[in-house]
Amino acid sequence: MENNTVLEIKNLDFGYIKDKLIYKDFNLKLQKGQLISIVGSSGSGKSTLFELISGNLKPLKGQISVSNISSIYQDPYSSFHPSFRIIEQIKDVLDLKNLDFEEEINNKCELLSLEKTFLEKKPHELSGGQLQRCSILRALLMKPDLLLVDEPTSALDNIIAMEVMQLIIKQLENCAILLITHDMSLATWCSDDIINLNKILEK
Ligand SMILES: Nc1ncnc2c1ncn2[C@@H]1O[C@H](COP(=O)(O)OP(=O)(O)OP(=O)(O)O)[C@@H](O)[C@H]1O
Repeated sequence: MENNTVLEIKNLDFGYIKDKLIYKDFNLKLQKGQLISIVGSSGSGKSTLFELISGNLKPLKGQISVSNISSIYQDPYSSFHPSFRIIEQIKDVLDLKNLDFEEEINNKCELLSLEKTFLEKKPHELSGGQLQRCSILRALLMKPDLLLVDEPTSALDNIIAMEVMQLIIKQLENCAILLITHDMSLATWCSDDIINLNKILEK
């Protein structure tokens, strides 16, 4: 991949059933600093694309090249194990050989306006917005080149949703973002480009 390119999909064919392709000769290139939204009706293949990029599904044809990824999901409660404190689940993804990880957590908490005491709690002790900030914190500590973000605000009320989205967009200085959303006005507001999977399927 070229410098600054974090994702390149070339001539992708994929379908769960061979003669019913969801992706046919699909191409996508994403560079650091870019945000592309994936829109499309239910069942159009949005989550399938993330599974392909994450390597959980294999293309029938074509290539996917990708740098370091981390993901932020729709429902923050399903992103964390209910029985363990947030901090334990954050340390799981950290390189503990990095002696500055405490300082890094402090800096990122400040950036996300996240009280450090929240990290000592278990998921159900936090509100949806607070826990979504924790899942953003965990994703950022993994220092991704590409953030896969799946409907990050659908479980949140409007004001908190806007704040969470702004925090995610701030990360574009360091990475690229691929965003799944049903919200066309959000996609129009924040994206460099919008890929409408309904239109791809019509071809
Ligand atoms: N494991 C699977 N096996 C077979 N078919 C599947 C599988 N997972 C998804 N599909 C089918 O593939 C198509 C795309 O599904 P996908 O979950 O990617 O859509 P989506 O756009 O993310 O939908 P939603 O907005 O409802 O989350 C759908 O028709 C779905 O039924």
